[in-house]
Amino acid sequence: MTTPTDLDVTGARTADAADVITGARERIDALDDRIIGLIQERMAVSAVIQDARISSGGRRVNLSREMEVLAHYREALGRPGTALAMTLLELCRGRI
Ligand SMILES: C=C(O[C@@H]1C=C(C(=O)O)C=C[C@H]1O)C(=O)O
Repeated sequence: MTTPTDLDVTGARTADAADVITGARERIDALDDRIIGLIQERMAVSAVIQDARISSGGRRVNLSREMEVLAHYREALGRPGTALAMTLLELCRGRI
């Protein structure tokens, strides 16, 4: 049931809107948990690649591959996709 508190926390002006927002926010929280899990999985896989390359005498970072990753996100998501990919790369290989 919707209470005045639900209206406050959602910013809605009606009980119906507050119900929609509360339900949709639960879905967003669940999606964010999955996204965070996928990012952690990506970090682990990226670390395997970096460790293998470094153990073989190579460098941690491979810029030509990073350009491919940036283009992939930009093509899928537009300009903000590039910023997102840069953040993901930083999470996966640290700052350069
Ligand atoms: C994972 C790699 O190593 C580094 C990390 C990358 C990534 O997390 O996507 C991409 C390029 C490299 O700088 C790779 O070369 O594929």
